[in-house]
Amino acid sequence: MILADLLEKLEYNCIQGDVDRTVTELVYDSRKAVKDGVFVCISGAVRDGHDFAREVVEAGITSLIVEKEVDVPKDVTVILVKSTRYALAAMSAAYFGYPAEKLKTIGITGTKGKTTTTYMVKSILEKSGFKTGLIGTIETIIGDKVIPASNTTPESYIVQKTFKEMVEAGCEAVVMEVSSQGLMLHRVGGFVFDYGIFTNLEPDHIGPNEHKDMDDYISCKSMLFKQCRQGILNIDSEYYDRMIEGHTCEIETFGFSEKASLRAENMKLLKRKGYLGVEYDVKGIMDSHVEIDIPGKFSVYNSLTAIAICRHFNVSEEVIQNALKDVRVKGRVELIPISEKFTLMIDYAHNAMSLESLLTTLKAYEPKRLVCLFGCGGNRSRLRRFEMGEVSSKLADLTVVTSDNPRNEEPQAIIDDIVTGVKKGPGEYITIIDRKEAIKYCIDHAKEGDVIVLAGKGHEDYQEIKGKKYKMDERDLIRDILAGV
Ligand SMILES: CC(=O)N[C@H]1[C@@H](OP(=O)(O)OP(=O)(O)OC[C@H]2O[C@@H](n3ccc(=O)[nH]c3=O)[C@H](O)[C@@H]2O)O[C@H](CO)[C@@H](O)[C@@H]1O[C@H](C)C(=O)N[C@@H](C)C(=O)N[C@H](CCC(=O)O)C(=O)O
Ligand SMILES: Nc1ncnc2c1ncn2[C@@H]1O[C@H](COP(=O)(O)OP(=O)(O)OP(=O)(O)O)[C@@H](O)[C@H]1O
Ligand SMILES: N[C@H](CCC[C@H](N)C(=O)O)C(=O)O
Ligand SMILES: [Mg+2]
Repeated sequence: MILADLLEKLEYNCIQGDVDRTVTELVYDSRKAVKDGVFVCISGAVRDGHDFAREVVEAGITSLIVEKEVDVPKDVTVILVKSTRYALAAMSAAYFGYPAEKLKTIGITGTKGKTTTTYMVKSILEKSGFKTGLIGTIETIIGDKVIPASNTTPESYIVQKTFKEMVEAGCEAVVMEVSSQGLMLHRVGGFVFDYGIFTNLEPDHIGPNEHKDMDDYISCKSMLFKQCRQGILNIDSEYYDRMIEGHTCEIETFGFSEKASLRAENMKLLKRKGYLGVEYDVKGIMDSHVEIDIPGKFSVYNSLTAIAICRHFNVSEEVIQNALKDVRVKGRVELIPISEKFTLMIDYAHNAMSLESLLTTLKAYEPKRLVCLFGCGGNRSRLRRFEMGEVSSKLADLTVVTSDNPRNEEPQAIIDDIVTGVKKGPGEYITIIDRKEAIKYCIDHAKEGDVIVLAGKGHEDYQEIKGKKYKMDERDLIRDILAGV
């Protein structure tokens, strides 16, 4: 392929060599340099791709995409662009033949609810005959192929490659989570989403490797509404106005507000043997009734979001109802039915916002005691620890503070941080550093009518300690505890 064709949608300045040369591959990692490939130099959080310019040229690279000048032999083509990350996105789209144009693309952003909503959308669309690919926190799904995820929103090259594979596998639509980092780092650059969705927003992901402040976080999320045709947004969010600032798409809204185009009304909590659920009426641009086996008000938001999206695919009311009734998402208020005496669930709440909505939701079901077990990840926001501790002891009767992924921090130091928050609230607490021991404590001491939630690890099947991931799935831990292992 000709370099000029890869650059066709980009503004650039060819500062050396020419663009009419043939390139074999598009590369952004020096370890994958190939003969006559084009290498995109990206300044990352840890390394700067420009530092590898000479090395990749020695390995056979003949074209470089840069943000700043590099010292390489004159026969190498050097293209200067404003953002090499954006260039990688635009060039990847071209490299894979603009696959987004052959799919209905749905991008979901927001602090919480993205993963859950993507599975609801996939379930509804597939039940009505649209083969739908999925990209998100847990995995990428392309037909029968399932690839575990390392980022919620992968690098642009991977996004475009995945889209192409989805087209080849016969997918007509793709539903994907769009993280704020994904937007900030142009991982979804180079194409326009058919549908851009906003679930909600709370302070999160602010720290050294993430966003510099709340303003940066908000403006990154709002980028989606300058990059989609139809925006579908939660009008109940206090950040709604900020989100649509400068938007270039059509706007539709959902929520409990009377102003919403699609509204939820008459919400009722359902408490039946074995599960907690919720039902509500859908009003506005659609009239329907929904019942789901996932608890709480946020499940109303997530399912309403899914309906707002799928409505555009002319899906029947019956399909929506059936699909939502069946949908289960791994590690998102996932019920583990081990006793009729008490309710045990695994959830992914790992910040104050999700923990607060989760515990508030569960409290509304009036359990005998609400027991909340959690830890916090090392090398992540320190404020989160204090806040989660405070929220848990405000809402749970008993907080069991334990370990999550300590990464490069000392587990006890993380627990100490959490305890400073826990002490602010009225609830009782206990600290047990080993997660399995902590879960065993909850099960052994469970009382009739308790709701016990194991928060933070959700779908994860590992524990990360000092750069290494050790196998640890809470479902296995529970099985071993019950078997006395
Ligand atoms: C801080 C951050 O966002 N890091 C992400 C980023 O890495 P980076 O580009 O900064 O990598 P780097 O190591 O500095 O390298 C820079 C460049 O030099 C190149 N390089 C590097 C080394 C070398 O020997 N040769 C070489 O050419 C690299 O290929 C790269 O092009 O780009 C990588 C590829 O896309 C990501 O995997 C990586 O995510 C890390 C794992 C991460 O933890 N990211 C978090 C903050 C994140 O993105 N989270 C969001 C939201 C999660 C949620 O849902 O809550 C997500 O979407 O996942
Ligand atoms: N709409 C919502 N509002 C608030 N909290 C929610 C909502 N939906 C789910 N949650 C809570 O947040 C947790 C994470 O939900 P989910 O994985 O769907 O969100 P996400 O946006 O993908 O999050 P992440 O960025 O962590 O991947 C759930 O386990 C639940 O406790
Ligand atoms: N995508 C999130 C997941 C965190 C989940 C929790 N188990 C933790 O390790 O803190 C992150 O990497 O910050
Ligand atoms: Mg997610």
